Amino acid sequence: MAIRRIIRAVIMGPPGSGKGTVSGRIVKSFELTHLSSGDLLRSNIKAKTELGLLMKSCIDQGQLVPDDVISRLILAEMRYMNNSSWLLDGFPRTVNQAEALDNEFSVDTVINLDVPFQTIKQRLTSRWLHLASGRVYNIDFNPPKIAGLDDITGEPLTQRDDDTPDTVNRRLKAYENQTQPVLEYYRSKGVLETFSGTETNKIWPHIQAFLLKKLSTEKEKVGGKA
Ligand SMILES: Nc1nc2c(ncn2[C@@H]2O[C@H](COP(=O)(O)OP(=O)(O)O)[C@@H](O)[C@H]2O)c(=O)[nH]1
Ligand SMILES: Nc1ncnc2c1ncn2[C@@H]1O[C@H](COP(=O)(O)OP(=O)(O)O)[C@@H](O)[C@H]1O
Repeated sequence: MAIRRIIRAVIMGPPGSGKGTVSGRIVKSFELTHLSSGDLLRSNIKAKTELGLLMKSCIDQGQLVPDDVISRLILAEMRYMNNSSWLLDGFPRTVNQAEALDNEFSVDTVINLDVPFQTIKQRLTSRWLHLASGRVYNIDFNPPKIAGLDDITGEPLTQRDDDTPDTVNRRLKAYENQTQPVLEYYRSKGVLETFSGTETNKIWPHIQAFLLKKLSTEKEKVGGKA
């Protein structure tokens, strides 16, 4: 079996904290596979799969989808990423999901973006998305080169149905009640690394330095629990 330096990471933070933005930068700087639960759910909705149609109303109301549905979906995708480095974005979001992940894969590090709720609310109403790739833009922060179009493909950008002020408030409540306990779960395992701030450009160099150090000290792994 090939010996490789691998890292299994999770990125956490409230909706709009910059998980997708930072994930894009991590993927550019480090060789790992990005898996976003939100992107996966939205691609199911776009493709009108049975699962997508069932989950749409839940997502549009700012609620979390059921644990067993999302855990099955993500873990099925992860089984294709055998023995490679990965970055999970948006999963796990409950302690139940974290335990389901733990049953199959071990997590080396959890990057927690600690961004104040007030900062987030302002960002989300000006978020624009390229659905097919998950590339994310913001009218104020990182606008597309041509308004309304993706920089790479030139395809139209869309706004998310759940980025309205009321739904954002419901998502922040769900985060407080259901996702914050996951931070405790990972803190007690000694893998939680928190980065606080209000600007991604200021937080990013710290995350980059942390991952560089992590990758240089991470022991080479062979086989074992995936
Ligand atoms: N104003 C501002 N917007 C940001 C910053 N970082 C990310 N954004 C934008 O905020 C929105 C939410 O970021 P995103 O990465 O999608 O967050 P996620 O919901 O945690 O995945 C997007 O429109 C980003 O382009 C920042 O430092 N300042
Ligand atoms: N792990 C998960 N558990 C339950 N619901 C999820 C999960 N991941 C995504 N969702 C659903 O998809 C929505 C959008 O997720 P995501 O794109 O990750 O949001 P954000 O980027 O704003 O944090 C969530 O509000 C929730 O309804």
